Amino acid sequence: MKEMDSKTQVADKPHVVCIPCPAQSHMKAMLKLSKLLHHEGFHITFVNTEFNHQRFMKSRGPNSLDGLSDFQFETIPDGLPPSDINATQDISSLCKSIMINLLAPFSDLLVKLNSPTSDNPPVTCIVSDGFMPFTITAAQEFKIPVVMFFTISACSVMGCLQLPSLKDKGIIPLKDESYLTNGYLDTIIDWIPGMKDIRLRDLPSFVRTIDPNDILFRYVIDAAERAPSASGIIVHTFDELEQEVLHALSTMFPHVYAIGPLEPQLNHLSNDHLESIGYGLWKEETQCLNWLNSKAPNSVIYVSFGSIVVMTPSQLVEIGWGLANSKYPFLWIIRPDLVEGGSTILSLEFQVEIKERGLITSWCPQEEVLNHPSIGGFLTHSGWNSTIESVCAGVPMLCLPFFADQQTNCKYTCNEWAIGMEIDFDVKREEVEKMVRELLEGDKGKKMKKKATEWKKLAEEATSPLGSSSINLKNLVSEVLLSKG
Ligand SMILES: O=c1ccn([C@@H]2O[C@H](COP(=O)(O)OP(=O)(O)O[C@H]3O[C@H](CO)[C@@H](O)[C@H](O)[C@H]3O)[C@@H](O)[C@H]2O)c(=O)[nH]1
Repeated sequence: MKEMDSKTQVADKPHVVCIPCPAQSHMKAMLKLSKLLHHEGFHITFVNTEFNHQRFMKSRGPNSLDGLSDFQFETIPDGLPPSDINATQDISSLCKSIMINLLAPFSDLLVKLNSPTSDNPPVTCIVSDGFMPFTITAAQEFKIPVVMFFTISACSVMGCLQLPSLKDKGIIPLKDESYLTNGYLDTIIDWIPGMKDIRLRDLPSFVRTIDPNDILFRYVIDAAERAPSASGIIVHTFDELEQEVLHALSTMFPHVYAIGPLEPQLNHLSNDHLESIGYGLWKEETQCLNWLNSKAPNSVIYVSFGSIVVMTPSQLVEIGWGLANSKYPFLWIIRPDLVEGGSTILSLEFQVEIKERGLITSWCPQEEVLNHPSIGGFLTHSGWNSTIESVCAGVPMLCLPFFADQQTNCKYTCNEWAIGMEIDFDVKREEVEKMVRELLEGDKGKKMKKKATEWKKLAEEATSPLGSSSINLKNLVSEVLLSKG
């Protein structure tokens, strides 16, 4: 009898299939949201590509997912030829394959999950990464709601959504290479809802293409054009941070939910048996936390460029010497695949110079690091997860954006939120040294720290049990994910 009761309970549970874009930061944000939805009473199926799942399991150990009956992992092939599981996949090839190859295995998976012989309840809704729009087709086929989760800022979502209009108006693609340097990128785009003082160069870097058939350009346009067919959109931000642009988005979509930052909301859940599910595709080195313990408060610069950026050897060397010459301690994440041609180009002279003062490691528990009292600033590529994690920790930033949404995040971090300073892409050691000093000891740095502390407080309020993001999450569940209409 007891067994039958529990079977009936399982069958009655709403079941959400969560599918991230197959990249580290997208997976991490989706895993966090999945844990919150699990806490809201959902049975979870989390869909990884086979490639990423292999990496995920390798970083955590083979038994790390044991005993999670109502939070299951499934995999689908990514359609690419086998490759080295220690390296990040080529983004263009991956996007091309997603466009062509993922709908079929994803639909097959939904059929399997809905089969009467499967142990899980029938699938009731999908939470899909905003950049996986084939899921909309699948949801229509299965007549269930699908919500697109954008793991980027609302200003970047808005920027991406404008790509089709910019194309229709003939503003992009650029006529030729000279448009990258002739001042054209400084053109003010003054008609984007909720965004002001925006130049073409501040929009996601996909606008910089000269090739209308560029894969990433087409990929983002496709996602932008299909997003309105979803049942709603979720953005990893909070109302107070991006009020105007969120308001503008809410006039374009019937359901928009700002539910971030996600980590503090998870911290409110006590005795969470899902804690064992980690987030990294690389193994985390934790000794750096001990090293940070030995440093004075607000004295260390944390340096990381996320999981995808690849830089030139010259950029690496200039950043390195800029940090070294600042004489401040620094913790620098150099992934094995961060630099074109490998990272062993940092000279012995450099290693000697930074001894005791600089620690280089390959992957760390970034959120713990950012919240460590010794961290005074973050030199970042302005990836969105890094940015919002820094906001949560009250840490001001030096921004060196590379591509995608990073230019837009940098613009907002520096100009709107007043917690960042931009470093020129053609990075020079003198500039890095000067900026580090300004951040840690200058007047501008002090103002930025004060502002960062204010944003941190607002992020805490948004994620408190009655804060805007917590309420938006509940509304997402009741208005869309559990909606029968
Ligand atoms: O040593 C490290 C370094 C990073 N991280 C984590 O890795 C994530 C990095 O994410 P993000 O800052 O968003 O950078 P990318 O990995 O580069 O993310 C890609 O995807 C993001 C959207 O999800 C975009 O905003 C970025 O521009 C795009 O490059 C963050 O959660 C970090 O906490 C670690 O845990 N340990």
